[in-house]
Amino acid sequence: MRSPEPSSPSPAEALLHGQFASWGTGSNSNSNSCPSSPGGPGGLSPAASPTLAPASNYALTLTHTHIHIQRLSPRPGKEARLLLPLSELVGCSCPRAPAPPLLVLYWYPPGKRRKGVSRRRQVRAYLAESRPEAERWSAAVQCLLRGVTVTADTEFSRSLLPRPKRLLLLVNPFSGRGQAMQWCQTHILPMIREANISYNLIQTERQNHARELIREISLPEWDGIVIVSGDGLLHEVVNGLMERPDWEQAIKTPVGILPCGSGNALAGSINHYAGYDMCLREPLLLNCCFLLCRGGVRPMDLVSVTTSPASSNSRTAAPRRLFSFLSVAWGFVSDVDIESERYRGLGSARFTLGTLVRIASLRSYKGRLSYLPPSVVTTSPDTTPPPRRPLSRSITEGLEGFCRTPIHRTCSDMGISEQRSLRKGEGEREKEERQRERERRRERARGGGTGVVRASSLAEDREREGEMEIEAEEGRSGTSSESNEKDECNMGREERLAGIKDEREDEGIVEQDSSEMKEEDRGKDGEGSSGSIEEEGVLRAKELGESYGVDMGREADEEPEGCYTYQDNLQEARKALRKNSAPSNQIASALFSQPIRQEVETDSGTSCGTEDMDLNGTYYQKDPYPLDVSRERALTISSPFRHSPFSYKPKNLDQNQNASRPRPLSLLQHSHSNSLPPKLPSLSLSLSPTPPSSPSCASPHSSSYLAPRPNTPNSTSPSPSLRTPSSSFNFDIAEPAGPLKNRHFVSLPSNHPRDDLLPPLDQPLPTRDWVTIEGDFVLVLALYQTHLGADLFAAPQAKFDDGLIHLTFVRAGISRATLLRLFFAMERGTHHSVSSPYVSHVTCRAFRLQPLSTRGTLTVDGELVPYGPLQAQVHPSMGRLIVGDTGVKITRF
Ligand SMILES: Nc1ncnc2c1ncn2[C@@H]1O[C@H](COP(=O)(O)OP(=O)(O)OP(=O)(O)O)[C@@H](O)[C@H]1O
Repeated sequence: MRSPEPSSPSPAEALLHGQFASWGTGSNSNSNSCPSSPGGPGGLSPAASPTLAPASNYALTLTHTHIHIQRLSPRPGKEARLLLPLSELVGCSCPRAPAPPLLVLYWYPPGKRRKGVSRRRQVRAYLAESRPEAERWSAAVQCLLRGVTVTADTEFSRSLLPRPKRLLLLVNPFSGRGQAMQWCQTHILPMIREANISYNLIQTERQNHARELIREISLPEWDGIVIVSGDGLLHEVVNGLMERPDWEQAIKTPVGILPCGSGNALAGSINHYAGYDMCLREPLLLNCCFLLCRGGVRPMDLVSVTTSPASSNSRTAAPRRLFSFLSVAWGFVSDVDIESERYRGLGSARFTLGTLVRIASLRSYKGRLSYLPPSVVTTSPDTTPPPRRPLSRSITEGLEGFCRTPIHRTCSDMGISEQRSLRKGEGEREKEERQRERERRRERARGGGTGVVRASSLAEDREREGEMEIEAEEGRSGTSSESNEKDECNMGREERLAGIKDEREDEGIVEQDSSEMKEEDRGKDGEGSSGSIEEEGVLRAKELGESYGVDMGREADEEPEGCYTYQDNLQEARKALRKNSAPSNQIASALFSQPIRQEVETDSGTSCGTEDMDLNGTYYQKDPYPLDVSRERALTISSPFRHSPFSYKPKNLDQNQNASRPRPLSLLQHSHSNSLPPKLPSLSLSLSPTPPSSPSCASPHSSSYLAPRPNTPNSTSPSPSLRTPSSSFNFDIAEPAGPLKNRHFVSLPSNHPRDDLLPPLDQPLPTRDWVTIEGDFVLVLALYQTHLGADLFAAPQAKFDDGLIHLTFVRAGISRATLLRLFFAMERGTHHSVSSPYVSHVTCRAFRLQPLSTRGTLTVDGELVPYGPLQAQVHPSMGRLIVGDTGVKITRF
C-alpha cells in the first residue's frame, strides 16, 4: 500500500467519514484486476459478488484534496494508511443494483520519475454498509472532481452533479504506427468511461473527412472535440471549425488531442505544461488521456496562414488562408517531416532517422524572411464564458460491455454516412489531377525549368564558420546581421568568381556531399579519407561518422565548449533511436530497404543525382527538367488509404510505409534545391524602418529594401522567374513540391478575422518595424507551442496563449555537427545555448516568407502546403485547448 506518511485529517477538513470493508478476496483486494472499469472485462457482475467476502475494514475520510484511507483491521497502524490525492483520480462509480454497494475509485498514480514510465491504473473498491452510503460517497467524490462547490454541510447526492461531459472522438486509424484503434480499446475508452464522460467515436475514412464532419455537425451537442491521432487531424478540425459560418462561436469549442501520431507535438506541449517529464507513446497517451479526463481548458493562440494558390495558374487563383495551431516550417524541418514518411513504421524514431539522412545531404534554400517583432506583448485571457450546450438528446451509446466488442468504425447516432461513393469519385479526380499535373510539368520542362543552385566545399565553409564565430565573439556588441553584412562587403566579386571557378572544377563529382568529403579529406592530408562514395544516402550518414570524425574534432577545437565529435553525435543518434524503441533491425531495414535504394537508383539516374552533379557549379539554367521521370515515379506511389481505408491490421514495415497517409513518399527522389553550404556569404538583412524610398516598390522584388543586395546571388544571376520585375508578387515563383494532399479548400466566411498586421500577400510589407533577412537558409521554423514533436522541446518559452510566434531560423553555412548538436539540444530545450552565428531565435507577431529557390517544401502543422510565398499572423487566444487540471486557474469544459 502506498504510504506517503499521511497525517490524519482534522475533523474540520473532513467532508465525509465512513467505514468500509475491502472488496475482493484477502490480499487480492483492491488490486488492478478487481474490479475493472464499468462494463469492461471483469466488470462487476451480480453473480460475482456472493463469492467474494470482505477481508479488511477501512475508515475513509474525504477532504477537499484527498481521500484518507486507514486500515482498521487486521493490523491497523500508521503503515496501513493510504493518502489518495484527488488529483490522481479520474473518477469513481457506484455500480447499480444488484451489484453490491461498492465505492469504486479509478486511480492513475504516476509511475516512477523515469522517462517512459507511465501512469499505473489502479482500481480500488470498498464495500459500503448500504447503497445510499456508497452513492453518497460516489456523488461527493465526483462533485470534487468536477469542481462543484461543496462544504462539510453539503447533502451529497447525484442531483448535485452536472450532466456528464460529451466528447466527439475522431480517430485516424492510420496515424502513427496505426495503433490508434488498439489504444482506444486498451487505454482511452476505459479511462474516459471511468471519468464518466460520454463520447461518440468516429473513425476517419480519408483525408479531410474530419474537416467535412466538423463543418457540418451541430456543435452545441459537444463539450469538446478530441482527436485520437497526430497533429494533422487536429489541423483538419481547426480548419473545419473556421470554415463554418458560425466560426466565431465554433472555434471556441474546446479541442483536445490524444496522441497516436508520430510527431505528437501538441501532446508534447500539453504534457510539458502539466509538468510531466518528457515521454512518448503509451506513457504520453496515458498522461494526455488523464489530463483530458480532468478536463481543464485554456485559451490557445491560432495563427492565420496565407499560402500561395495551389494551382499553377496563379493569375486566376487566389491565395489561400488556413489556420494553424502548431507550426510553419520551411527547409530542413519540413523536408524531414515529409521525407521521413517512408519510415512511418518506426513511429517517432522516423524523425531521428530522417534528421540523420537529411543532415548527410544538407541543403540550403534561398529566400527572404520578414517578421514583425512584438512591441508590447500582451496575453489576452480567455474571458468569454463557455457556450451553453443544451442537452438535446443523449448521444452516449451503450457503454456497458463496450470494451468487450470490437469498436465499430463509428459509434454514432448522428447518421453520418460512409460516403464511400464520394471517396471513389475523389480517387478518380485525384488521378486525373495528377495526370494533368504531370502534363503541366512536362510542358514546363520543355520550356526549360530554372533553378538557383550552388555548392561549396565543407572545409571552406567550416573555415568561414570558424571565422564568423570568432567575429561574432569579437564584435559581440554588434549583431550577427552586422557581421554578415560585413562579410558581404568583404566578399568581392573577384573572390566570388574565383569561388565559382573552383566549384566548376569540381563538376563531375557525384554528389555535393561526396565532394565535400573529398575536399575535406584532402584538407586533412588524406587522413581518414574513405574516399568511396556510397550510393546509399544513409550509408553516407554512417560514413560521416568515420570520415568526418577528424573534422568534427577540429570543429570541436574551434568551439571550445564542444568536445563533441560526430561520433558522439552518432552515439547520441543511436541512443535516440533506441530510446524511441524502434527495433534496430527495423531501423536497419528502413535504412537499407527498397525505398532508399529506389531513391539511390533515381539519384544516380536522372533526378537528384544529375542535379546534384550540377550543383557543384554556381547558378545554372537547368536542363529541361531532368526530374520528370523520377517525379512521375514518386508521384505514382499511391496511398493505401484509397484502397482499403477500413482495413486495420498489424503491419510489417512495408505495410506501414504503404499505409502512411497520402503524402509524397519519395520526395527525396525529386530532391532538388540548393546544396549546402553555399560558397558565398549571401545573407543580407535589412531592418525597417529604412522604408522603401518610394511607393513604386509595389513588388517585393523591386522593392529597394527587399531587393537583393549587390553581392547576393540572385543579383548576379537571378533565375528568370525572379529577374523580371513585376508589379505584384509572382506566385509562379515555384510550383508545389510534390503532390499536395487531396485538399479541397472551402472559401472561408467573409467575416473572418482580418490579418491586420499584414497586407495582402502580393503587396509589399509595411515599412515600419519589420525586419527582413535575405539569404540562404537551412531552415525556417515558426512554432507557437513548446514542442515540435513530443521529444523536441523546440520553443521552451512558448505558452499556449502568449500571442507570439517563436521563429527559429538557421542560415546556410552552419556545419553539420552544429546542426546535429542543435537538434539533440532541442530534446532538452537547451538549444538556445548552442552558440552559432548561423542560428537565430526571435519572437514575432507576424512574418512573411518568400522562398526564392525554385523548389522546396513548406508545411503548416506538419501538412504540406503549396510552395511559394507565405505569410502568417498570430490571433491570440482564438481557440480553446483541453489541457487538464494542472493547478493553474482554468475553465472547465
Ligand atoms: N482515414 C484516413 N485515411 C487517410 N488519411 C487520413 C485518414 N484520417 C486522417 N487522414 C489524414 O492523415 C493525416 C493524419 O496524420 P496525423 O497527423 O493525424 O498522423 P501522423 O502524421 O502520424 O502524426 P503527426 O502529425 O503527429 O506526425 C492528416 O493529414 C489527415 O488529413
